[in-house]
Amino acid sequence: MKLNELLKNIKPIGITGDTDTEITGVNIDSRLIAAGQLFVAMKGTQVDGHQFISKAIEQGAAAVLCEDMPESVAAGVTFVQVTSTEDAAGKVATLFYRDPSRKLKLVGVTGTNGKTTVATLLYNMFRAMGYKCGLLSTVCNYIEDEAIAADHTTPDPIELNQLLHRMVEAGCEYAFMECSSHAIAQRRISGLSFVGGIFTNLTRDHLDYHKTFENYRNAKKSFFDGLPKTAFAITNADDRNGMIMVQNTKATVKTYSTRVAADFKGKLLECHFEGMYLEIDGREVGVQFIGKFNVSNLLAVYGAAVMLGKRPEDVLVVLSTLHSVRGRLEPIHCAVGYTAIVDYAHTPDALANVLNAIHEVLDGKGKVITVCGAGGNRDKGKRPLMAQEAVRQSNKVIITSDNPRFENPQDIINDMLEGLNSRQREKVLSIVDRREAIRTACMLAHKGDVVLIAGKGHEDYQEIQGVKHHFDDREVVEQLAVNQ
Ligand SMILES: CC(=O)N[C@H]1[C@@H](OP(=O)(O)OP(=O)(O)OC[C@H]2O[C@@H](n3ccc(=O)[nH]c3=O)[C@H](O)[C@@H]2O)O[C@H](CO)[C@@H](O)[C@@H]1O[C@H](C)C(=O)N[C@@H](C)C(=O)N[C@H](CCC(=O)O)C(=O)O
Ligand SMILES: Nc1ncnc2c1ncn2[C@@H]1O[C@H](COP(=O)(O)OP(=O)(O)OP(=O)(O)O)[C@@H](O)[C@H]1O
Ligand SMILES: N[C@H](CCC[C@H](N)C(=O)O)C(=O)O
Ligand SMILES: [Mg+2]
Repeated sequence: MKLNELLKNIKPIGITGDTDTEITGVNIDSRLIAAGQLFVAMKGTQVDGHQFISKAIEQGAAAVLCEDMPESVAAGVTFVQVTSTEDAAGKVATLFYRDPSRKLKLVGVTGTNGKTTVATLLYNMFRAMGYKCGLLSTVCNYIEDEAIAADHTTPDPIELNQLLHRMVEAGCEYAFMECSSHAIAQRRISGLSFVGGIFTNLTRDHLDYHKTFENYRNAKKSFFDGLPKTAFAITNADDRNGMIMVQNTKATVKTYSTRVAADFKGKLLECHFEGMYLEIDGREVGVQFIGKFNVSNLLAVYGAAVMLGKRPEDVLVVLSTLHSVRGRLEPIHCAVGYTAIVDYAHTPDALANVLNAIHEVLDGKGKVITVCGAGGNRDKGKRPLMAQEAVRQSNKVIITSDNPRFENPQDIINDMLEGLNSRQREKVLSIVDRREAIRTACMLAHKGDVVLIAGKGHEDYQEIQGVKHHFDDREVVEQLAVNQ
């Protein structure tokens, strides 16, 4: 594709060189540049991509998109200057991959918790209805049946458009994706065309990156601000930020709620370990999920399917066949008679909700032993709050390591313990080694008890000092269950 075609949706403030040049690819990482490609220099959180311009040219870049023009420009290479390469990257990638999002019905899901659950259930639902679909999520990306490993919740703009393009090639009609706050703030989704957006909820997370809760909220809100008039925006009327999210959107706003009048209304009628019985818009339906928060997730899925033109009664039939997403409230029944639950709760709110869900079902008939930690190089402020939530609703808590990344695991544990007074600490053991922590929790459990293993859900690794070591909570429990 010619460079001038790629520049159609951006406004360059300076150009040197020939824009008739043929471009063979677009990349934001100099290390991946191949001959004839366009290198987009981005100012990142670690380094300034502008310092790799000469490296990209050495590797064969035919053109460079940048914010600061270098003092001397290389001969034969075209330089295009814009005010924000972060914004331009998505728009250029969109054009390079022939605007794939416009050829799909793309729905984005944002919020602190529940994105993976809602996006995955929509993908499963539409596939069950016979449509070809794609999914971009934290756990894994899918183009129909083909699984493509995900290392981000929302991929970078190049990979993102490439994946959407592959979905178009595979004949997909629908695509469902998670839009993380990082991705929205970094404009990874710039240039995409959505037919709908869904808001789940907003509680504390990622303040290491966004600094204030307002910035975090505004990042999420800007996704809805950017939706077109033709799209729908489905929001959670039970969340205190639900209506704020959609106050400036041009899209058609619809609400869902378990408590107040809303466009999509749900009520929990009955719950047990196998599932719940719900009333949704006046119809009764049995679902294979537990937890009040999942009533909200299912309402978001139901509302989106209805807004995508499906008949409510058909949607409910499929909804009743769906089951839990990997690592989200996933139960493992152990021979001794206790139930281990692997869950991805890694925020104070998620922990509170998951423990609530467990108590709703246990109904006072067993003890709850919780194993949890907190990720390194992430929001430190959530650590003491997570410990408090775990202690509040558990009989015993084992605080351990999550992904320490580049931090000392014991320091993270100490940050969590800081949130507890001496009485609360009586309930707590701290064991740095996660395998040992899980083993201890299982040893303490008796028939009828629940062992909650929180924080890592589907993850099959533990990241220590930049190295991902194989570690899978589910696998550890299953091995113990056999040997106990
Ligand atoms: C803090 C953060 O979000 N960082 C993301 C950001 O990287 P960055 O701004 O730090 O980039 P940088 O390392 O400073 O480099 C700047 C530029 O120089 C380029 N570069 C760098 C080195 C080199 O040799 N050559 C070169 O060209 C880089 O490709 C980049 O374009 O942009 C990169 C490309 O999109 C992301 O891979 C990277 O994700 C990092 C690895 C990360 O851990 N992100 C997490 C926090 C994240 O994004 N999480 C959310 C989920 C959160 C949630 O659950 O809500 C996600 O969507 O996954
Ligand atoms: N609607 C909800 N409200 C509160 N907590 C929820 C909700 N849905 C899921 N959770 C909890 O949050 C955890 C993460 O859920 P999920 O993976 O669906 O969220 P996510 O938004 O995709 O997270 P991430 O930001 O890491 O991608 C679950 O394991 C569960 O503990
Ligand atoms: N998307 C989240 C996932 C956190 C999962 C938890 N296991 C951790 O490592 O903190 C993040 O990157 O903050
Ligand atoms: Mg997710």
